[in-house]
Amino acid sequence: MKRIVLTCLSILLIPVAWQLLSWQMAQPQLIPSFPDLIRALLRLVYTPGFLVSIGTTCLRACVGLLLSLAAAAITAFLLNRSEGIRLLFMPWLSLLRSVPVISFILLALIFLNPEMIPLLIAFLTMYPLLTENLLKGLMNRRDSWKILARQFHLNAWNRLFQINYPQLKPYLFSGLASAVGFGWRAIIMGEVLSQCVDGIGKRMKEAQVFIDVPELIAWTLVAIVLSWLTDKLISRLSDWQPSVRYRHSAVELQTVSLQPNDICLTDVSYSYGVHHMNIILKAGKIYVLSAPSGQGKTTLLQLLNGTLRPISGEISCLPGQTANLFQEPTLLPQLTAKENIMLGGAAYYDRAILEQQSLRLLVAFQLEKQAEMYPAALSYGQQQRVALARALMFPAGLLLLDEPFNGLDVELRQLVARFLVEWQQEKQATVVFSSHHADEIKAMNAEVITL
Ligand SMILES: Nc1ncnc2c1ncn2[C@@H]1O[C@H](COP(=O)(O)OP(=O)(O)OP(=O)(O)O)[C@@H](O)[C@H]1O
Repeated sequence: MKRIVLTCLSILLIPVAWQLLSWQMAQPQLIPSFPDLIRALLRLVYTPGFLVSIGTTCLRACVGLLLSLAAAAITAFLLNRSEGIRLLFMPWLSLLRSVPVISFILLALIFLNPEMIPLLIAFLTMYPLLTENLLKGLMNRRDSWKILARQFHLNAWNRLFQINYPQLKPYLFSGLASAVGFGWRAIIMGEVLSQCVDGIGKRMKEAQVFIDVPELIAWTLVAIVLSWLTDKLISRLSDWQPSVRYRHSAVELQTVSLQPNDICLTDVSYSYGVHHMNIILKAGKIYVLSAPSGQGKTTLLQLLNGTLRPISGEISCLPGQTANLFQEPTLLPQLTAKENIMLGGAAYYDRAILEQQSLRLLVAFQLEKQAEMYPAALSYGQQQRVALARALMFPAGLLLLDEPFNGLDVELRQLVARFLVEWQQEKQATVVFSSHHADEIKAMNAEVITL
């Protein structure tokens, strides 16, 4: 409330200050009174061609924005792929951003058709800003989200709109807001100087030539309102988040190899964590990796789920797909707890099955009240249980759980352990989990693998 009052007060002060200035200067031709300004604005609105002039400038802005956004997206993608190209191109981008807009306009006036100038200026102003922001967004994407998308076999739509878009969004919209702000002013400047056929800038120039100050200010007001509306539109667009796409009908799971086999690790080594390891994991049994911190439990689980490949030795009969609980919950912040769980099976089941299964897991893990809450509002232990439920949604014969009882109290640990045993017996899956606690190992009746 206080914010609205102060904003209104600040806006109201502008006409008051203008009116005081007008009285003080006493030159109505140069500094018209506020009522004269309003009259000029109304006259302008009813002038034939008013909307055409606005439409022309807006069209130039839209085309300029779309072209620079497309070019920026392609450039950022290429720069993100290759460090060599990035090092070569970055100085050019910095140069482009540092050149004053007026230099572009003056040069373009020599070489180009006046109609092209505002568009070119819009492009040159917006392109570097958008490219830099998109590149930052692409480079700051989290590897853990990429692994999550791969492990849960997310389709192209979900990868784009649940994994990549939410990470790029802050950079994209911050780039768009500044690019549109600068671009809008640059287009009008380009229209003023290039004397193109129509546009807000062209009308401003005419008003200036005839020393029609009220009309010049009225056009300026129009430009300000349009810029404000664009800001609002961008802020509305930034709230948009597409929902998860599930399958229309569930996949025939018989076609997916879910039957676990005995998995055999022979002299397996990785560059860190795992050295000359020999283990046999019998199908349909529960194993716990027990070792002090830093002894390679996570590394071994990553070798089993295919995130890492051994540098020597062999892992035979690894199943095509594994269900995974990562050491950190890695929930997607734009999805509720229930949607995060459903995402685990989105590649294989339709919405009805996912709803039903997720409900069972929410109840089993005492998360019913948190179903519609977003991860930011969940405690670590609740996030961990949501992540575990998400892993269980994925159809696989091998379940790999990295510290599934992290952040849970004794009672919850017992509850989760009991449910995992029940689940394992129902699915006849092989389970490998890492743990530091004897009570969980006992509750799961797991065979201990000491690293
Ligand atoms: N990306 C990496 N690069 C180099 N060394 C690594 C990397 N990740 C882990 N290590 C090293 O590998 C060893 C095993 O790490 P790992 O995370 O597998 O242990 P852990 O048993 O799961 O530990 P914790 O119980 O603390 O999770 C550690 O000494 C660690 O420093």
